[in-house]
Amino acid sequence: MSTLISLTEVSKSFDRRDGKTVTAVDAVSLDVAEGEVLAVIGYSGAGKSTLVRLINALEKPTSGSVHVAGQDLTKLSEGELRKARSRIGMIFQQFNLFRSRTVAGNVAYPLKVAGVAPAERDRRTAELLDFVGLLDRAHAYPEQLSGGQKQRVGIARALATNPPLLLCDEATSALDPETTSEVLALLRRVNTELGVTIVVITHEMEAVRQIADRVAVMEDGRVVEVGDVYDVFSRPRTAAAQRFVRSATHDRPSAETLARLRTHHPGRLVTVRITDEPGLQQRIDAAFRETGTSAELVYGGVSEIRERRAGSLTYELGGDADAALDALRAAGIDVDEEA
Ligand SMILES: Nc1ncnc2c1ncn2[C@@H]1O[C@H](COP(=O)(O)OP(=O)(O)OP(=O)(O)O)[C@@H](O)[C@H]1O
Repeated sequence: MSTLISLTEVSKSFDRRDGKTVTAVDAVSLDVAEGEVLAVIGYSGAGKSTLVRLINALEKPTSGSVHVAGQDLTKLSEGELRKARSRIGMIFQQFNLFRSRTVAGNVAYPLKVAGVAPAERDRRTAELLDFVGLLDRAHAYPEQLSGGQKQRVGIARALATNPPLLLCDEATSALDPETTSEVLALLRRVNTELGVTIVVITHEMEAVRQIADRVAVMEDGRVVEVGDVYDVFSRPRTAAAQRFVRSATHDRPSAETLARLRTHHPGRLVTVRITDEPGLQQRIDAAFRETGTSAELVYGGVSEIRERRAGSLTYELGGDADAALDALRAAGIDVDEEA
């Protein structure tokens, strides 16, 4: 697969009014392959929006280079940049629809700007509205639509000129969970049926779980972890990734959870990582049985990530806990003792 976006050692600093300099994006190198869905996750202020604005050339990097579809955006003239930007679709948390235009008018707008003739504009608008399931609302105004419908119009508008890339900045953050799932399912179709590469900026791990192939975790302007969604969810390496994973799947218990568990479970606690290796449960059970250990399940859970299982189970051990830990490790089980 070829690379659609390539960020090389990209930094972006802002001079604030108080004279201090903020490094919003700090030496980020990241590639996005054609046809993939990449989620960029991080807490508020991590630099996600700035990263997106660098990709669509709304910001110029302080240093480093940004290539999109083979073009070095830092080397383009203003005219060329405008053209490059028109090849990138964008949707937003607040939808940013034109309130005075109908649904069809919103979708047709970028076609009008691109000089598409009226008949072709109408045909394409109808095709897009059909794709997002809103053909029957073509003549409604944005204020007559629900949040999920507004975002579907936003998606149709963003795709009007057939861009190979769609950037989504917190596109589902203003929606309830059910509507979020519907919009994410639509974005998945945009990827699989239309072949559009998607970069999703979000602080919601659930969104990542539902849509992304790969995830990049940002903290203080840096990408601290990047990998396949399943790998990051089943084995987060950095503290930042662990905090996010915990919000969507079961990871090792947090310090607060442990303190609570301790009040009822004074024995030694161990956490076993659950992956989709076949026969995992049998090996865990055998290790406990062979060492005569009693193992009480006190915390944990298993989730489905991209049709594979991931999670963790915490047991309170009775009997020879050291022998049980040795037997688990000898059986190739990833296990940690909780302090
Ligand atoms: N134009 C600007 N001028 C000054 N500082 C800025 C500017 N844009 C962003 N920053 C600062 O850069 C840092 C990263 O901001 P950014 O908006 O990229 O983060 P974010 O992860 O998208 O957060 P949020 O989810 O809150 O938007 C923040 O400290 C922010 O205050």
